[in-house]
Amino acid sequence: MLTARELTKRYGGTTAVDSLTFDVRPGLVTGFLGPNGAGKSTTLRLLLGLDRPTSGEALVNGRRYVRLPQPARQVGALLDASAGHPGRSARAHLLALARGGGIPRRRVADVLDEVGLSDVADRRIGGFSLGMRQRLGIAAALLGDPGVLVLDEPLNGLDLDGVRWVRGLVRALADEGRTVFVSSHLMSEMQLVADRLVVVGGGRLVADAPTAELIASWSDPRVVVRTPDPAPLVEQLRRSPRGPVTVAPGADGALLVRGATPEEVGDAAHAAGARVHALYREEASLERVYLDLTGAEVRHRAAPPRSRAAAHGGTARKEDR
Ligand SMILES: Nc1ncnc2c1ncn2[C@@H]1O[C@H](COP(=O)(O)OP(=O)(O)OP(=O)(O)O)[C@@H](O)[C@H]1O
Repeated sequence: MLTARELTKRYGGTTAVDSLTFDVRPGLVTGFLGPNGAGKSTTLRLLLGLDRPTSGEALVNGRRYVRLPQPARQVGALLDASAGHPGRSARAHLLALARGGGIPRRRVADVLDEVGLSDVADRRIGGFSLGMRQRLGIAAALLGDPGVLVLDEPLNGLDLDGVRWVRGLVRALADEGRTVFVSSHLMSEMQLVADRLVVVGGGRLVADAPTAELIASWSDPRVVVRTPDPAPLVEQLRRSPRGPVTVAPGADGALLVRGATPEEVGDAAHAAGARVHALYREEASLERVYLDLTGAEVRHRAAPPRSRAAAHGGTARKEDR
């Protein structure tokens, strides 16, 4: 179990984590989502005792990390896949960690096997690909056979096989009754693997709910329609007797219609004499919910492509338009 209670961390004038309260429960995969700079890494560092909160509490199994007896056996973490001396072999790296954490040596062979690195265990880490380093980092997290796992972006650098492997691994760990807290930027992956989601933006809690519930409650179904005759269709839709229908411009000239079914949009197009080149209901996705939830909270928003080009004194490139 992981617990944040009114957790706050300030660095000078920056509030990285702002009064966060949430629980991460055993037996579930909990995803930790937020845009760049939202405070995810800081929160994980506070939970793992790598930094001290300005105020509030960060607890593992009800205690501050520094107060945990045999912490390596209670919580395992993947924070930085580049950790580990490049001149050391994977096996030597894990043996050193086992020695430092009071963990039996035999666990090293077990975890090397579990992450699929047994064949390269005696090679230097310096020659490892990013994906192999991620696997080694996960092996290190599993070394103490802990009941709590904190994995910061475990999918980074993994190929499709690796992604599927992590998916299966986190599921299995949660099914064994462990607490699994996984941060990722890959919404589609989180949608597949996380039972619950904790979403942060600007250091604050934005949502804490079961994944399916979050997607259902925040999804505002819309119909996408492509037509070379938008004006008569929009006019017809606005006259809908069923209630308010709103139409907004979407990507590539499509129209996004809220408040009408695809059938109703099709009928309106027919009545208006507008040609239809595409018509479908947009599926609810975590990515859309996430953008809606955190849209106002993005700290490092990139300028839209056109204004970025203008800011650099250039004209927008064709692909920017
Ligand atoms: N040691 C530090 N000193 C000063 N500011 C910091 C420090 N660590 C983090 N911050 C600031 O706190 C805020 C939150 O950063 P944090 O790294 O926790 O976000 P994040 O959600 O993990 O982002 P990312 O997804 O980019 O890793 C940012 O504005 C960051 O610049």
